[in-house]
Amino acid sequence: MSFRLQPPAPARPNRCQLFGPGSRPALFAKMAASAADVINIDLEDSVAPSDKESARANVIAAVSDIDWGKKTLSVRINGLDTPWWYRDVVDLLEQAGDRLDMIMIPKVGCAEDVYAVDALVTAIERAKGRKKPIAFEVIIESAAGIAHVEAIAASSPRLQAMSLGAADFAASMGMQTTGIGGTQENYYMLQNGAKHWSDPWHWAQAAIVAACRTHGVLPVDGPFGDFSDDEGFRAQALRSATLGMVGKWAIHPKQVALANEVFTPSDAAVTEAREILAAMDEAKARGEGATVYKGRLVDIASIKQAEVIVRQAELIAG
Ligand SMILES: CC(=O)SCCNC(=O)CCNC(=O)[C@H](O)C(C)(C)COP(=O)(O)OP(=O)(O)OC[C@H]1O[C@@H](n2cnc3c(N)ncnc32)[C@H](O)[C@@H]1OP(=O)(O)O
Ligand SMILES: O=CC(=O)O
Ligand SMILES: [Mg+2]
Repeated sequence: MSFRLQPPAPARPNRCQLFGPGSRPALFAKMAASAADVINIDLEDSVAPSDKESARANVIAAVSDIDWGKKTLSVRINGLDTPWWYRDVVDLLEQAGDRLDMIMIPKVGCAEDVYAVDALVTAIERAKGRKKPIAFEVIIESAAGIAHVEAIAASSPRLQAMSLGAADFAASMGMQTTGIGGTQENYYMLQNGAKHWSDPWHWAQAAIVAACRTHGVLPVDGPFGDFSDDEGFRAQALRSATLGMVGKWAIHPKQVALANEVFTPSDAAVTEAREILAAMDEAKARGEGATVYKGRLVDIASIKQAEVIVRQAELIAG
């Protein structure tokens, strides 16, 4: 470990981020009543250009009018390459109530993109005397975003979470697919005539997790487009959780329970983690740094591994 200790990520549950278009206000109460930890109301790609202004007005009203409970409430603004983003920020910060927790910045390509939004948000917060600082989350969904991912993760103290956006990422990278996440038919290894499918999202996810963990940001897996494929969603989410991501988007309400299930450590995993901690306590009392648990080595690194699982379970239990 470097002498610079790894900063902790924000201590809040982020197992599922449920999305809904800002142009469909009838969905807002249903989103609020869902079991998602984070709500993302969208002003960006699920809203038609002709609806941008009315969607923004819907969202500003909904921030105060809907009871969002204990959920983290986030609004996805339009990208910095559009004419809409500055007005999204100004109107949200000037007109939406203090219940708004986060702004999601899409298609971030460099740290300066976040700097620009930070400068605008900071000025408005000061001018308006907003008491609660707005947090940021970003989407890595372009070649530039993944190339500059570490600088983006370090870009602002407001930054709490970073998601992989598989749809725009695939387009930007020129990937030959129209699928949003999941298994890609043509991405396989061949061994003795048998196909073994590989994971084309893996390297980008690993880069995001490393950048996030270096800078104390929550790494999140983005959308899985085929919401009729529960097993496909579960498989993708299990891979993400195994790599260190803390949650996944839901683009349909039926995906919320699946994400919560995968990103909540199972009772068996928590029991095993606690047993490893107990075994290491006993080893320490004997003056040993390593011992045997269920026939396998556990040592001081195992304490840190077990603590990841116990901490996550405790966070979710509240
Ligand atoms: C690549 C990206 O950028 S992903 C992020 C941006 N995309 C989005 O935000 C899209 C979010 N999802 C949606 O807009 C919708 O879920 C769609 C278009 C995919 C499907 O919408 P529908 O055809 O209405 O879905 P469906 O008929 O299956 O809905 C079933 C029920 O869930 C409700 N519902 C649908 N979507 C949502 C949602 N996002 N949140 C809460 N409830 C929802 C419906 O109102 C319906 O409720 P009811 O049973 O009370 O009538
Ligand atoms: O915004 C999300 C994506 O997948 O693109
Ligand atoms: Mg996108």
